[in-house]
Amino acid sequence: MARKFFVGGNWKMNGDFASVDGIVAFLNQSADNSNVDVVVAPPAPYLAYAKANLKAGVLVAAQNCYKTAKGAFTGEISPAMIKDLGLEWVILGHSERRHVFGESDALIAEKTIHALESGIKVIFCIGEKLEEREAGHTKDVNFRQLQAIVDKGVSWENIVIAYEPVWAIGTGKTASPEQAQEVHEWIRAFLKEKVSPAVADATRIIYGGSVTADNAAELGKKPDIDGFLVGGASLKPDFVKIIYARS
Ligand SMILES: O=C(COP(=O)(O)O)NO
Repeated sequence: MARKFFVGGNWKMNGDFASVDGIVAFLNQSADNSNVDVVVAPPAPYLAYAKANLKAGVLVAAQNCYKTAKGAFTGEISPAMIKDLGLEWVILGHSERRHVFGESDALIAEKTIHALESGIKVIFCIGEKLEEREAGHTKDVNFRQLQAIVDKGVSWENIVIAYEPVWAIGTGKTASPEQAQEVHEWIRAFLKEKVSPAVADATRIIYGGSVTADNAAELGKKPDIDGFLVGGASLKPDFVKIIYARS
């Protein structure tokens, strides 16, 4: 089946009202493209402002959330709050949440279940570290991270999987189209075996890790690369070229 292209912009912990205005301006000036789902993820303080100022064709996601609706969890935000803002997406399991903030596969799975049950769609991030790849564990690591939500029996129609090799994030060392396609193929085969052929065929698997306007087109030509999750390059006007990479 044809999977609709998906381009996410993960702003990470960057920005202020002036820079948000600049990003909103180049996104609002870009031509609408009904062939691509575009979802940008500002830092939490700017979620409402970004949503209020972006055109309808650009959706807004939170970069993280906790696993319950409310309670004594200082510093956290909940899927209920994301929904209260009128948003419908959240990024979960980003490698920075895993390796900087120590989030476990189990916690990320609990967060994913709770977000989906709260009516929030999930960009579910996986990816191996350089030493894991060099040790030949790329498949094991990504499958282990995915298994955590397979075990929870999640409904897949509101999940986009983002394969983001940690060694490519923020390094300028983008995975080659062949390297990325190989892992995306493994992920789709994993879904076919562990879930169903229909879910494997329908689930979008997007690539993240030093995607730029210069490499997006070649990556986007690969059959199992259904889009991108873009960090640094999503803060600049060239992000629009990445949105149009497959057009
Ligand atoms: O973390 C990333 C990728 O970041 P970069 O594009 O800056 O490598 N996306 O969530």
